[in-house]
Amino acid sequence: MTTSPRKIAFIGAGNMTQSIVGGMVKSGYPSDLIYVSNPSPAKLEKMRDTLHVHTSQDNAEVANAADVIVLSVKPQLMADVCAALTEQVANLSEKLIVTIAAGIRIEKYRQYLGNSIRMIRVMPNTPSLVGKGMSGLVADDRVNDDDKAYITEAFDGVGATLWVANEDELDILGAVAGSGPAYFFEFMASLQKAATALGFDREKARLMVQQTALGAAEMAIASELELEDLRKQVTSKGGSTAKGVEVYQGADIDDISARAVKAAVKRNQEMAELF
Ligand SMILES: NC(=O)C1=CN([C@@H]2O[C@H](COP(=O)(O)OP(=O)(O)OC[C@H]3O[C@@H](n4cnc5c(N)ncnc54)[C@H](O)[C@@H]3O)[C@@H](O)[C@H]2O)C=CC1
Ligand SMILES: O=C(O)[C@@H]1CCC=N1
Repeated sequence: MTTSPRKIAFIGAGNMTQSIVGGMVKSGYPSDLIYVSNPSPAKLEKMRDTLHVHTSQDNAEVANAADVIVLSVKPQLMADVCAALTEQVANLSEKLIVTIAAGIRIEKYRQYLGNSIRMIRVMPNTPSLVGKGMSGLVADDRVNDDDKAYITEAFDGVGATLWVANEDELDILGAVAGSGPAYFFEFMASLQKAATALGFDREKARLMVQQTALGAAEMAIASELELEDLRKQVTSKGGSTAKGVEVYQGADIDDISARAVKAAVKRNQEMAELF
């Protein structure tokens, strides 16, 4: 790391924490500076054994040990988790508080954790596990440049980062990139089903689909062409791709994506109200 390493505690050892911490350790973040808590022991044991991070079933223990606290529980549990931390953690206002929860606004965390906290909201996604994450970030005005550089570097270690202008934008980024892996998996599974329906076994169908998805994503990254032009390169006039693409366009794939993203944004806004 070029920024000074810090002790970082993850509260909640679920899917997203496992992806981030797995990716951080792979990218060289010192595992003895990482702390993880969770109520039940099974996930902690797995993380301790495979990643050699510190673990505890006591949130306050890891939060007290660290300089940075990453709140990684479900939004509906956030108020209770924060209330307990407020009682049990000394000097919360001296620690950098990071949250990866969808929806909940910084203003709400001030009610939960006290008005003197400094906070960064990160919206990551699960491909962080394999170093291909996409994380959106937004900070309150108390966060200093060192904090921003440190968190940017930590999340750059597990993929790409994008600072956004405000929390409304973070809701949108979450609906595209945070939720996005689910959309891609849904689409990939549907292609796999299409191939199996025509006689391929699931394993071979999966190989075709995942390798094609990887190739398309890598081409998109490597190329300066618009995505639409990359699509055209595959679509020979009078050929087979044109027939397949016609089916997607006939079902108005743009409208489907627009509706999916709007529905996810709306839920982020609802969660901001609810939790
Ligand atoms: N899964 C994803 O792709 C993404 C999730 N997020 C956010 O990350 C957060 C966590 O989501 P997931 O990891 O998917 O959920 P999860 O359900 O897999 O993990 C949550 C973990 O918190 C633990 N937990 C429950 N009560 C707790 C408590 N009182 N103290 C400490 N830990 C407690 C649970 O045992 C579980 O291991 C959510 O707020 C979600 O909005 C953000 C971006 C992507
Ligand atoms: O589904 C959710 O609410 C979280 C946020 C983005 C991905 N998972």
